[in-house]
Amino acid sequence: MAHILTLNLGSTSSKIALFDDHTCVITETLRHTVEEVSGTVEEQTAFRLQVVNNFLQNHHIETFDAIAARGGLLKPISGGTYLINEAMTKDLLASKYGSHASNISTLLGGQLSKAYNKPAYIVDPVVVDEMSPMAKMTGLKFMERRSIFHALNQKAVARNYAERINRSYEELNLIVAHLGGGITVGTHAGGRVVDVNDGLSGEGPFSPERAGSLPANQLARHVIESQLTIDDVAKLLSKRGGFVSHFGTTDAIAVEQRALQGDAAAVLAYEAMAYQISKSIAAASVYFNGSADQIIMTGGLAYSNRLVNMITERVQFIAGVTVMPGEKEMEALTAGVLRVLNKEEQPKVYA
Ligand SMILES: Nc1ncnc2c1ncn2[C@@H]1O[C@H](COP(=O)(O)OP(=O)(O)O)[C@@H](O)[C@H]1O
Ligand SMILES: CCCC(=O)OP(=O)(O)O
Repeated sequence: MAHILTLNLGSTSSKIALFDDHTCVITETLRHTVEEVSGTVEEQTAFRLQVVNNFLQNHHIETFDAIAARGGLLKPISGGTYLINEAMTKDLLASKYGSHASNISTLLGGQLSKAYNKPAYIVDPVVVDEMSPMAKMTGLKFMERRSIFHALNQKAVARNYAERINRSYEELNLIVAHLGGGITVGTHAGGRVVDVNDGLSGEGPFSPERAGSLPANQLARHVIESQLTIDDVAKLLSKRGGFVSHFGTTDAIAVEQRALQGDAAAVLAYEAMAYQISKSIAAASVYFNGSADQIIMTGGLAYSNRLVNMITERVQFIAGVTVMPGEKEMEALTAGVLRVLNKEEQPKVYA
């Protein structure tokens, strides 16, 4: 039996678990405030390392066989399990392809691999790229859309749904909406995510902390007038948008609570987010000429019946709706590493 330490550091939370093969024996989810997750790469790595060390100490875990870590912003690559190596670490330390909590996951996986002398892997990182050329094209010759999304969870829940109905993922046409700190809506055509909004760069619905699609001209004017740097813009779009901009929190439960108490701003923001998610789902259906085999909603926000019902009302004309709240990321990370440890799959190499 293999003991796997599984690390999934998200934008609003840290999820850490110990698995015995596919069985999760210990798990913890820590929710973080905006301040806690706002530091530099070094500050974030130190903060999240402390969180992982506390987990190991509290549960008297002295060793394990391998580490499964969420994969960060690397160059666009195919799905699969990759050994964390120096080339990855170098790109992530330099934030070469952008900055996101998943970068810290991979970096910490690498650090712990050295400290414990055990291999560390990432599985289906956020940069898995299966986008169709048609979806990548923009109206500017020098600009292409990027595939940056919750690849791990979207694929895991899509496969899980296919299993439930005794079909194969590869024969289904699905729309998967991951509703978390960031929101991405993927078009899964025959087992490939042929279109999806870039979860970090001002595309798609706004979310607890993402700005979502913005009027480009107004954004450009704001950037110039406020003399923002590239890093400022990335932060504005990916860390300071959505509920953070409107209410100063990434906590959708708190915003929903305000809405339930009759706070008009919170009612409107919740409605607007549901409307934008619904529009993205409807837009995704166009790839399948307006239909799909199923719409799946997943992620932390999918625990909210209020939000899910608001979206379902608007999109159920397209296809049936299945809600799989939370995420299957921990299981999917572990399964990817077990496939390598059990020699069912060769680990891929990031060069
Ligand atoms: N029961 C719930 N009802 C509404 N929102 C929820 C619920 N549980 C978690 N959330 C919200 O989901 C978001 C986090 O989603 P999650 O998928 O865990 O995020 P991350 O992107 O950090 O992995 C937060 O805004 C959190 O408040
Ligand atoms: C980088 C795209 C995936 C994403 O947005 O993840 P979080 O919701 O965990 O921030």
